[in-house]
Amino acid sequence: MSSAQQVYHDKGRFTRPDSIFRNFISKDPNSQFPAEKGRYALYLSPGCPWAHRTMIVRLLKGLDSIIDVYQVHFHMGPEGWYFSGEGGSLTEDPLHGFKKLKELYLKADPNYTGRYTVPVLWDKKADVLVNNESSEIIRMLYSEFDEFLPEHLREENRPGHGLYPPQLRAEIDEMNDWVYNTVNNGVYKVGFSRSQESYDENIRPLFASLDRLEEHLGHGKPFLFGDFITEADIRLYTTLARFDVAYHSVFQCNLKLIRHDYPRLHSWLRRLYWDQDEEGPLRAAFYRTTEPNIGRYALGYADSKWRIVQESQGPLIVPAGPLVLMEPL
Ligand SMILES: N[C@@H](CCC(=O)N[C@@H](CS)C(=O)NCC(=O)O)C(=O)O
Repeated sequence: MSSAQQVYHDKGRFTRPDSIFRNFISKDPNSQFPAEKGRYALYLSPGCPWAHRTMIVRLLKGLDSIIDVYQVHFHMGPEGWYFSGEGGSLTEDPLHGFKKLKELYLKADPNYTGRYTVPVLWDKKADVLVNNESSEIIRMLYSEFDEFLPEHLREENRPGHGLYPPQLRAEIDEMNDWVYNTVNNGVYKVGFSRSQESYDENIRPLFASLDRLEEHLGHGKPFLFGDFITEADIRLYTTLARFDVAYHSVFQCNLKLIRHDYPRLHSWLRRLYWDQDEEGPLRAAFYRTTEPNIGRYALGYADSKWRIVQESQGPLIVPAGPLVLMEPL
């Protein structure tokens, strides 16, 4: 964490500042950031749930050979994200030789004073930072690169009309809003609390929203909005995949477990995770981006909680359980 103080406001409540770089890649060849094969790269850590969204969409859409991925070390160091050469991380930034993500942000804007977050979407040709907000990056990935993809992977040809179908947009946006505030970011508000008051205030809305999602899946369909996957599934997935293995223990989000208390969410989660059919509609995107990393989630969160809440004081203890990381279907 660049500065722990930066993310706290009164009475120990954690706040997530808005992302700063908000440009868009466009399929319009005359735009400032036109979609092009091989032009853009994602800097990310697979431990980060926001970055994980972009990893899933990249594979789900078949953009593996169109968008590069530059992986940093799984968890942050004293100066934030860095390249370590370990556990899948590159040894350095392949474009500039940087060792720290901070250097990339300062290259993009020498006056930048915000947080050095992943994911980062970088334009290799113009050598600039395009966008560092995952919710916007995933939309660019699934909507602007279709001309480089085979027919069946294009949004208009996907069954259900894509990850953000026009007829469902209002409902998806509405769900994204409360899921972001109380679930995706809700777990952080609980886990990064620096006061009992902040913890108490945030834990119940988190579980109220999980209860609401469980009810929502009472429609009996495989995905949140019916028979076909949408971006709402992807956005919820990266939080729920970390829930029992990290948020429950490390972030003390412990009123309930997904595996014991939410049968519909649990089967929804396992169906996404265990789909290993690379030729199928999910292209095994969830499995391929989660399975290699799920055993490290608790470590990543224990480490960041130790840095941010405990300001690197005292011992760092990583909880061991649960024995089974993701139960079989
Ligand atoms: N709103 C951003 C949030 C990204 C974010 O906060 N990423 C965390 C890792 S999970 C990070 O890089 N934190 C670094 C820091 O705060 O110094 C997004 O969705 O892309």
